[in-house]
Amino acid sequence: MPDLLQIRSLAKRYGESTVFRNVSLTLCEGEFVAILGESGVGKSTLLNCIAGLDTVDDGSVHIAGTDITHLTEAQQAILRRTQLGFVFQAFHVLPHLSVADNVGLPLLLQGRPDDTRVRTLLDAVGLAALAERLPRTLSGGQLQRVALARALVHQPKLILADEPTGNLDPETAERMMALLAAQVREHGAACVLVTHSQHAAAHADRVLTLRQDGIAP
Ligand SMILES: Nc1ncnc2c1ncn2[C@@H]1O[C@H](COP(=O)(O)OP(=O)(O)OP(=O)(O)O)[C@@H](O)[C@H]1O
Repeated sequence: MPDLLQIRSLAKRYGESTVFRNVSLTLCEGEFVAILGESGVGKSTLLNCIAGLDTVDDGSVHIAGTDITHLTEAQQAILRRTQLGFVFQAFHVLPHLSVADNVGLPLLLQGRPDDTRVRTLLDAVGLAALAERLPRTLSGGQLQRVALARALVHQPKLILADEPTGNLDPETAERMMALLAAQVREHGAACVLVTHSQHAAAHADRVLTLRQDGIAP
C-alpha cells in the first residue's frame, strides 16, 4: 500500500534547545498510530511540523509523496486544504461562523460545499441540534467535537489529531474515537493521534512514545 506519511530523521529546535531529533515514522493507507509522551516532550510540535505549520531543522516530511518541508507557504496551504484534517488541541474554530459553517469550511475552501455531508458529520458527533449556534455558546467538549467534525468532513487522506478527546466524558470519547477509526479504516486514510489517554490510544494499530532522541514503541 502507498505511504501516506513518511517522516525521516526529523529534528526540531527552538533556539539552542532541542525539542526532538531523529524522529522517523511511516504510515500507509488505513494505518492509525497513537503517539504518547510526557507533557512538553514535543508531541504538538511534531504534528505542527508534519502539517507545515512549524519549521523543521533537519529531516523531511512526505505527505502522499510530496515533501512538505520544500514547498512554499502557499503550496503548503493547498496541500493542507486538500490532504489534511487537523484536530487542534485548542480547537481553532472561527468565532464568527456557526457550528455548521465551521464544519463545512474545508468543503467550501475546496469549492465543493455540501450541506448533506455537514449534516452527516454533525449527526455523527452529536451536534445536529446546535448547528446554527456560535462557538462562544458551546462547552469545551462540544467545541472539541466541532473540531473533529471539521477535520473529517472533507475525507482527508491524513488526519492529525491532537488530544481530540481531552475534554470529553469517557462514553463520548469512545464514540469519537470509533468515528475517527472508521474514517481511517473504511476510507483508507491514515491518522496520527497524540494523546495522554490509554483508552484513546487503544484504538490505534501502533502505539509509539516520543522522546527527545526519537520515537519508538
Ligand atoms: N514557539 C515556541 N518557542 C519556544 N519553545 C516552544 C515553542 N512552542 C513550544 N515550545 C516548547 O517546545 C516543547 C514542546 O512543546 P509541545 O507543546 O509540542 O509539547 P507536548 O508534548 O505537545 O506537550 P503537552 O502534552 O503538554 O501538550 C515545550 O518545552 C515547549 O515549551
